Amino acid sequence: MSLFLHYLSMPYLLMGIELTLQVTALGLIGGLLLGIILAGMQLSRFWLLAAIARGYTVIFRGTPLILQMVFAYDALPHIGIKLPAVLAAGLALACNEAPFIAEMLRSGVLGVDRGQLLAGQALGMTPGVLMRRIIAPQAIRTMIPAFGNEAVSALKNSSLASVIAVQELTLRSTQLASSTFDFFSIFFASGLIYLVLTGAISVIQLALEWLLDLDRTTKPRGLADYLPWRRVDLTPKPEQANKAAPPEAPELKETPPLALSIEDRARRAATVARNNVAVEVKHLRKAYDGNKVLDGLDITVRIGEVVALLGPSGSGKSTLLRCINHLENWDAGEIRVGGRKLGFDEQGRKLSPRAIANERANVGVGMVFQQFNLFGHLTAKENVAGPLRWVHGMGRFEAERRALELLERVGLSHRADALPRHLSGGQQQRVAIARALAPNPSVLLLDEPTSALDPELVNEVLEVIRRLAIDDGLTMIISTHQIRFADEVADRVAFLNGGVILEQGPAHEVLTNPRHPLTARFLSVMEAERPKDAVA
Ligand SMILES: Nc1ncnc2c1ncn2[C@@H]1O[C@H](COP(=O)(O)OP(=O)(O)OP(=O)(O)O)[C@@H](O)[C@H]1O
Repeated sequence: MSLFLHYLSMPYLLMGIELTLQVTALGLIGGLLLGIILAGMQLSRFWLLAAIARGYTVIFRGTPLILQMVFAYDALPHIGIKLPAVLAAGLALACNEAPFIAEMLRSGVLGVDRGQLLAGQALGMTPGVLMRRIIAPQAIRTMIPAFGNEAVSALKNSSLASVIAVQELTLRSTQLASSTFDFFSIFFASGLIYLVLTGAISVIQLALEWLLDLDRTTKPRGLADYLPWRRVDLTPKPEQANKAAPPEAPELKETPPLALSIEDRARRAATVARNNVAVEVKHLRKAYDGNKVLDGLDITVRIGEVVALLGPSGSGKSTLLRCINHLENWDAGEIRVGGRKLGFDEQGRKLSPRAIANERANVGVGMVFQQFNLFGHLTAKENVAGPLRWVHGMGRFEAERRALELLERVGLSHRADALPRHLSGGQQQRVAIARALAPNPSVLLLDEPTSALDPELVNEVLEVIRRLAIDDGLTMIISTHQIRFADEVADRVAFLNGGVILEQGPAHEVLTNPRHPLTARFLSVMEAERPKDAVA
């Protein structure tokens, strides 16, 4: 025992720790930098870059680290690169770690919900802002456990540096044992030192996980709660949550139904007819792998007009909305929003993704998605305020004030600090509407805003949209299957089938007296499927 303690505190062994840590740090930092480059190449649109990265991965993942260390130390001098042993070992470890770290980064990036990226693009975020504000924060959280594992494995792999005579812990232990023949005490002491080092990495990993845990309550907890075998559920318990939450505010003020009378409708129609054109779509064609989805579609929407797009599943409603916001490319035809060709310059050349993002923000086309697509790592308030700061350059205070104002308008100011996953579907969709309204869009596109909701949550969302249409006079294009809602709110209904508009006209007229047989058939099927007690 006394010998063991003697070796444990022996300066000769302790100095070996320093070299072990140096090689590990070089390997991890170099591996991270190289891994970022490799992951970027693998995710690149240029196949040559992706192929080079793949080739690198095959070589460095498929050969033993010990050979790579010998190569870095003994072969590089033949091409004039003579590295000190520690640097050669660090370089080899970095090159070996890079493909593993690149895979972690790639899966972290690809793991971020694609819907959130679409929402970010629709809000006018450039690829850089999307990466910094939406992708990286979520990817990093999911990568921490894997990175912890990688750090432990790099620390253990650093012992292979002994093969090129780096005087790290393992080599010093071996040398000491060969001269004293006290193998047991020396290797036991050296094993314990390795355990302490890997334990320190695990503690750092847990601390980072704790710091970045979105569900962490602000109340400090005992350290024991964060030990691996004692991980506790950090989400507030129902009784805590009830205590913490302010009293449930009435979500939407009770108001009389907002449906318009026949006279109101006629007045609205006359006003809208005098307004300028907000959105103009001419002869739009779009196919996916030869499958025609939009087949020469034309539609014009005036400022203040609400158009409901109806049609069977697959008729092209969502595709049309995505094209209007240039989230989707099209094959032929023209789209103008506020007179501007979104996504093209004066000469008709396609703009870069960054320039398209800036144009989207300037032209002001808001979009609400079927699946809400809220940013999962941000609270309701941050979901609304964040894009105002990052895209429109608004100050933090001003952006938060605007976010609270909009959340109040959709009846959710009391849930401003809740994460999306702690909100019901209807509440999430109302936050998504507030987020889309925040930059004062000139046009709001809503892609089946209630399809993903349970029937009892549909009305709270429809009520918000109804107010935007009737009270605020917002220009809206809504793809929906809610026939009664379309009748109450839309000025015009357009019925799509096979990528063209088969019939369009004043909402009430088309819905009560359709002229095209397919429209009539669609409406009667929808009517038959509607639950008897449904409001819309
Ligand atoms: N990214 C895609 N790749 C290939 N095909 C696609 C893609 N997006 C849509 N489609 C196809 O295009 C057609 C139109 O889809 P779209 O989502 O626009 O229809 P929709 O009228 O909105 O339908 P729904 O009411 O079910 O949402 C469908 O046949 C669909 O399978």
